[in-house]
Amino acid sequence: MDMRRVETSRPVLPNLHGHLARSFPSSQSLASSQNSPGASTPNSWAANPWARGTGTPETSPPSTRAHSPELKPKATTEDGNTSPVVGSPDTPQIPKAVKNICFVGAGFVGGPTAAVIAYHNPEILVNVVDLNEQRVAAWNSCHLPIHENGLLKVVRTARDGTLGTTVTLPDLDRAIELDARQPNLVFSTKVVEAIEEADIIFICVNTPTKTYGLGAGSMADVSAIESATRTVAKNAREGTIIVEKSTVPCGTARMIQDILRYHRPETSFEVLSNPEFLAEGTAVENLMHPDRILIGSAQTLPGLRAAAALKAVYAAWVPAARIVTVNTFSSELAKLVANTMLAQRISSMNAVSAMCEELGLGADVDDVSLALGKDSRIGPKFLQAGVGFGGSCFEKDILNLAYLASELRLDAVAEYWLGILRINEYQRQRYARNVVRELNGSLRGKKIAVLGFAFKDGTNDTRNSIAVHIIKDLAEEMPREIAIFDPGCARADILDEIQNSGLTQSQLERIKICTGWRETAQDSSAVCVLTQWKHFRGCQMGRPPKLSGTETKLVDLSLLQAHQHDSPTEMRIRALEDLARREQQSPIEDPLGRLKPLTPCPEGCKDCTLGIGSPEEAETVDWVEVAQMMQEPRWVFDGRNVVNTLELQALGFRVRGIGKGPW
Ligand SMILES: NC(=O)c1ccc[n+]([C@@H]2O[C@H](COP(=O)([O-])OP(=O)(O)OC[C@H]3O[C@@H](n4cnc5c(N)ncnc54)[C@H](O)[C@@H]3O)[C@@H](O)[C@H]2O)c1
Ligand SMILES: O=c1ccn([C@@H]2O[C@H](COP(=O)(O)OP(=O)(O)O[C@H]3O[C@H](CO)[C@@H](O)[C@H](O)[C@H]3O)[C@@H](O)[C@H]2O)c(=O)[nH]1
Repeated sequence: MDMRRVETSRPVLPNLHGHLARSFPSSQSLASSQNSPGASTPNSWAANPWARGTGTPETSPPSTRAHSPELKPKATTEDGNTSPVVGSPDTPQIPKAVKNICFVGAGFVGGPTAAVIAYHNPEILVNVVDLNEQRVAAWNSCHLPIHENGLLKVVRTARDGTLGTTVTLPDLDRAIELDARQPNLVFSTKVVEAIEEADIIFICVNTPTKTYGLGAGSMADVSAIESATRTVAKNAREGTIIVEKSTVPCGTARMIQDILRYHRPETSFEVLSNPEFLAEGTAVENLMHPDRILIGSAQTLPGLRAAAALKAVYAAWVPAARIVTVNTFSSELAKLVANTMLAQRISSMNAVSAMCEELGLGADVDDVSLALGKDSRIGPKFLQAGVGFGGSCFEKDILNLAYLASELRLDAVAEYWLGILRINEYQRQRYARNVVRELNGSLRGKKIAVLGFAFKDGTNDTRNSIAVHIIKDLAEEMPREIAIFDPGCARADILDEIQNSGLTQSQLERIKICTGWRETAQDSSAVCVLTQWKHFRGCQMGRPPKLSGTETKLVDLSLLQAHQHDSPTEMRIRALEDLARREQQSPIEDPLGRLKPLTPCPEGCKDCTLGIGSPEEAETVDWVEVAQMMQEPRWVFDGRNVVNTLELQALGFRVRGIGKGPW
């Protein structure tokens, strides 16, 4: 991101979002109505029913279906719109029977979310469609396009169906028959067909920051949402529920409604907001055990019915208390604010890390985090200082929120949010500067080893990785070589990010992507650890790090009542699997033997020959060996505080962590 642009060009552009402007007075109209009571000050926004959430968007036109309920009498709101009276005791909330779901967009969110919904709802057919043929082909193969712990098993169970089996375990009083499961998850490029058949359509397309034109560098590009919505509008059945799963600017549900109305003025659709909170690297775990499912709907009878129908889909595995229903725009806004506040915690700790380093008194940012995290009001998560936050979400969503604040002429609010990004950029630049400074102010003739390229551990996602920014800064110093290794990322993805980072040809020629840590560290003057992979902690550090999957899981005994049910749910089957693993003392993925064999890859499969294995199989760094292969004085710049400084110092390394004393 170009921070100068963020700092200098205040992106106050009235009426940028037509859908927003329709519901709010535009920034200009606000300014011009300074004298009209209750309309000019920020307080007047609080008085606006739209902003309060009571005047949620106009409902779809009443359905023409014979069985559709009558709308309740409407109240007139401040902006002249009519809104149904909500909260009446006879509000019908009968969920519509959902038999067919379509996901538009088979990306990091669409693919895993669809898979988990299909997994827990075997009676619902889930079609996942995407325009990208390669991606769809990967979802249909054994080389999924996304590496997430446990994802392949979930996909195989739903996509391929399972074998029937009889479970006999010593802890069970009798054998349990598990029926064969029919496939109910289909990945394809048949966008129109899948939309035509769906009761619920999740829109999961990308919403990056605009890179050109109006609002470039700060506004969200919703063109993929528009395009997907147009296809939905032209092809969906009447009554289909449209769900915004993508992270969107506040007000996008209204834009979707407008597009639907334009193409299908006589047809009724409800638009729900259902933002996704999964984090990459833990996507399956987050989807299986979400902190909350947020559903935003119009506070009207059809809106509430649509929300109830969606709730019923999640209720297959999520406890009701975790499903939160609010109005559409609160939901859209909450997603942006959640990411902004998570990032704010990281920037706060990164700011503290700079202070620890400059203080020179030995204050350690990890100690500070520990102390803060014990305060139950603060909590321990997202307090890990490092080289900054990366990834496709935080930066984009903070920009999105700040942009909205600027549009609303809330400059102080926008500045407040943008400060989080300034610290993030400052932190990564500070790191690169310190590496150069410690290497006597010049990288000429030196080799720099970079361990970690993914934006975080546990994922193969390289989008907006912090590593690419730091590598760019280091490359400007014209080192002999920058060697990069990441145990989870494909070479092509790393190369792609680097080639798009704006390096000159001469700088690009100095970059080498390696397949292991030995080749990376050989003859290097410094090792930069940029992703918190456990492999980089090293095998010297006491016990080798546990590989996930081998942990002895606590078996949920309440779920083990599976045998009392005629057709155990997947949650109960998972509890049986945990029990079987415990009894077999093995982390085997399919202890009950339910999975069907995978279809073998075609001869010469590119992914097989590339040998992309699971990161779990990658070798742990042996720092003793690294010490022998590096140039003196063997610098380790630990950007994620993952190595054991004292042990590495004992091996002869000079180690600098984040927020750990003077540089
Ligand atoms: N990545 C995450 O961890 C995460 C988490 C929560 C929310 N989100 C949000 O979810 C949304 C999707 O993110 P992602 O990471 O899955 O993006 P992605 O780029 O991985 O996937 C988006 C997919 O949509 C497809 N697509 C675009 N237009 C289409 C169309 N008209 N018809 C069919 N397919 C189309 C693309 O080909 C692509 O495969 C974004 O708004 C993002 O902010 C992402
Ligand atoms: O204490 C911490 C925690 C994270 N990070 C970094 O922050 C970035 C983002 O990490 P994380 O939030 O775990 O991953 P994401 O997949 O980006 O998930 C975020 O963005 C998603 C997309 O909107 C949301 O759904 C998730 O709830 C939200 O956590 C990564 O570079 C991490 O290394 C830190 O530096 N310190």
